[in-house]
Amino acid sequence: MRKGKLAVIGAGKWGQALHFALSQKEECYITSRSKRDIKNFVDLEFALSCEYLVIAIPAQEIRNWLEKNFVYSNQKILVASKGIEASTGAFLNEIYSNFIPNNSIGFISGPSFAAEVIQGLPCALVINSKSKKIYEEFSKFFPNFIKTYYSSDVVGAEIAGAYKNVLAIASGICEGLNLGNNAKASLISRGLVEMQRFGKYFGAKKMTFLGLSGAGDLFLTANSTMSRNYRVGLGLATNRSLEEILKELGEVAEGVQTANAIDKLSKMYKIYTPIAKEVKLILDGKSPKDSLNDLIKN
Ligand SMILES: NC(=O)C1=CN([C@@H]2O[C@H](COP(=O)(O)OP(=O)(O)OC[C@H]3O[C@@H](n4cnc5c(N)ncnc54)[C@H](OP(=O)(O)O)[C@@H]3O)[C@@H](O)[C@H]2O)C=CC1
Ligand SMILES: O=C(CO)COP(=O)(O)O
Repeated sequence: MRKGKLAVIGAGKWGQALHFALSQKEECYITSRSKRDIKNFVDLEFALSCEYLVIAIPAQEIRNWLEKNFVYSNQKILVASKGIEASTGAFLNEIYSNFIPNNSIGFISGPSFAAEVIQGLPCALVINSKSKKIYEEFSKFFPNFIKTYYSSDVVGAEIAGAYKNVLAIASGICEGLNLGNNAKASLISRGLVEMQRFGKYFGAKKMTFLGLSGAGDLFLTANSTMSRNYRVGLGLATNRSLEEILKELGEVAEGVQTANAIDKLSKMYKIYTPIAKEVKLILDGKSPKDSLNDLIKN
């Protein structure tokens, strides 16, 4: 029996911001592993009984979470995570397809710092789904301060959202090394070309990378200390250990694991991804200055 209509699963920064936004027009519930003092906080069983679910847990945790917790009862799902599974290189839509039919799931993408959404500041986002009905149903829940667009390019949006996190790390490194505005613009624009090349291999549409899900989210994240991934890059440039940076961050920086996933997939399918490769090497201990030299030389 359904206990409610709409619920967010995962009460991290993004889950809470989406819960705030979706509560403007509809009674929206939220759940997380640890109980939080948030209006309409419910237990997992209650949340899972809702017809519409927004899932905002880190990409690396999703498979395990679905295996342990998820029971499909015709819910419609909107995935809010941005990452690629590092252990397998699987895209999130592939993982979810083991649990939920394609025409019942959508993926939200675009430039959206949780800290701004939770203040009700305006933004434009994309709901990507093989089913336009999913877009129509979920977009009705979004408040007036969020404009929603539809796209059927699920894999393109997913790759763009995941890849930009790796490029945000690179951009943070660029800033931390004081390489200047020219270098950062070069890095971001070559990064956009690189993620589009990677996406093309998996059937993504070029236009997705030029719109909100690609350029929009990349320009946002690779230019601001509000981005956790960018801050990881800043820390790496000053030779701090990854462990220390992530401990201080205390929140997920998806680019760290996604760099491993992209490296795995690029090697497997021989895709030329020089920036992501250097980010992975820096995360593994290479000096950022050596990476810069190698990027310029090759
Ligand atoms: N923050 C932002 O601005 C945006 C984030 N995103 C994406 O949304 C996703 C979540 O990010 P965000 O909310 O910011 O991250 P946070 O680090 O703030 O929160 C992560 C959330 O995931 C939950 N969680 C962690 N591990 C597990 C697990 N094993 N099983 C179940 N739940 C788990 C945590 O639960 P618990 O409370 O129980 O510990 C917490 O609620 C990421 O993929 C991110 O890239 C997308 C757009 C914007
Ligand atoms: O995806 C985001 C904004 O669109 C958030 O980026 P960070 O995870 O780097 O903070």
